[in-house]
Amino acid sequence: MRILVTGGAGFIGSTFVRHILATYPTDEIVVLDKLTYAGNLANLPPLSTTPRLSFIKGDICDETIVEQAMSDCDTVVHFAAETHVDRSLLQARDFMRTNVQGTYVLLEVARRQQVRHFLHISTDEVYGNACSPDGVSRPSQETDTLLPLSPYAASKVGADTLAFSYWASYGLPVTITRCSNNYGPYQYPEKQLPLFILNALEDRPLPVYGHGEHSRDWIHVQDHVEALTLILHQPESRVIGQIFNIGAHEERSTLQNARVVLEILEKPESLLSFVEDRPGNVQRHAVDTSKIARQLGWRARIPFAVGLRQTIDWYHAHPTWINTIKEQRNEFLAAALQRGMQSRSVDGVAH
Ligand SMILES: Cc1cn([C@H]2C[C@H](O)[C@@H](COP(=O)(O)OP(=O)(O)O[C@H]3O[C@H](C)C(=O)[C@H](O)[C@H]3O)O2)c(=O)[nH]c1=O
Repeated sequence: MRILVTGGAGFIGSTFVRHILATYPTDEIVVLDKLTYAGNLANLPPLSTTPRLSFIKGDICDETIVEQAMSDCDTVVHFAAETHVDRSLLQARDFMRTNVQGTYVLLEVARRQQVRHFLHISTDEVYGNACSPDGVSRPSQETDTLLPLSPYAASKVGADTLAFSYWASYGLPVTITRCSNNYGPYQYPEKQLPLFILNALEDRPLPVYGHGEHSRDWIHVQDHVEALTLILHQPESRVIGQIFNIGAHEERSTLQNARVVLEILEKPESLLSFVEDRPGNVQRHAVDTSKIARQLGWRARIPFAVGLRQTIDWYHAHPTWINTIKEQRNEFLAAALQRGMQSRSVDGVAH
């Protein structure tokens, strides 16, 4: 395969790239990434010594660059997106542009260039709160109504349904995956777990939104990319035009996570800091993964307790990566504050 990976310098995209390069010795990868604040070339193996990896810096909304990047690829794996819910509440425009318009450009070019497989990476945020049509709380199924509760989630519904429509209307060979909350090495410290880990390491408060009882299903990023790889290596008839939930059945509340991070790092509970909740914060995200288990035989294998310790060890062992990210974060924060954004919403930290 020659795979175009959009957003391949981000957290999940780069884990996917490293996994493919390590596991499939003949596959080649072209990464297309805009290198926004969350994209980082340090997440990828060195380009000079990795001949099967090439990199193009560019925007997925730019049709000319997308055409060039996709020109000799048979497969597209589309990760590129604005992903942070807090930011979407202040800057929804960026989310509509990259997530909706960018996905549209990719689908159009993929249709013209007749790619063999377009794997669209979506999210369980599209479902809103996990519940059945009669309102009873239960893990979301692929056929559930999509009820996004944030501009981020709405933009992903736009992208996800556009991708589906390109399969239905034009026969573009699309598969859509909706994964739960990822954690693991190389995650930008704006999302809950890496932010808690870095703040705890530096004896800074861990901001817990609202009552801290909101829960998510936590999946290690390695499990996620292994599920994606499995999908890519299936016969077409099993995966084209299909939507698959991906999750680990590791539901934990924010408060549980904050406490366990403090416990592992032997930090005091006094670092817990209850702050105002995020508007529209989803109470419970959880996905029913029986379809991918039944049809493809996949299930997550990394227990949360093991994955979290490994992730904390990784952040401990990578101060250089953390310092680079911090410099980028400070530059971004200064620019955002100049534009009038509130600081908590751009770096996740209550000031
Ligand atoms: C950053 C942060 C978050 N929170 C709370 C807010 C939520 O109730 C929960 C998780 O928040 P986070 O922003 O880490 O993730 P989600 O809003 O669940 O969304 C994430 O998982 C889905 C699948 C995606 O698709 C998103 O791209 C990804 O960002 O922790 C806090 O209490 N404190 C904090 O500092």
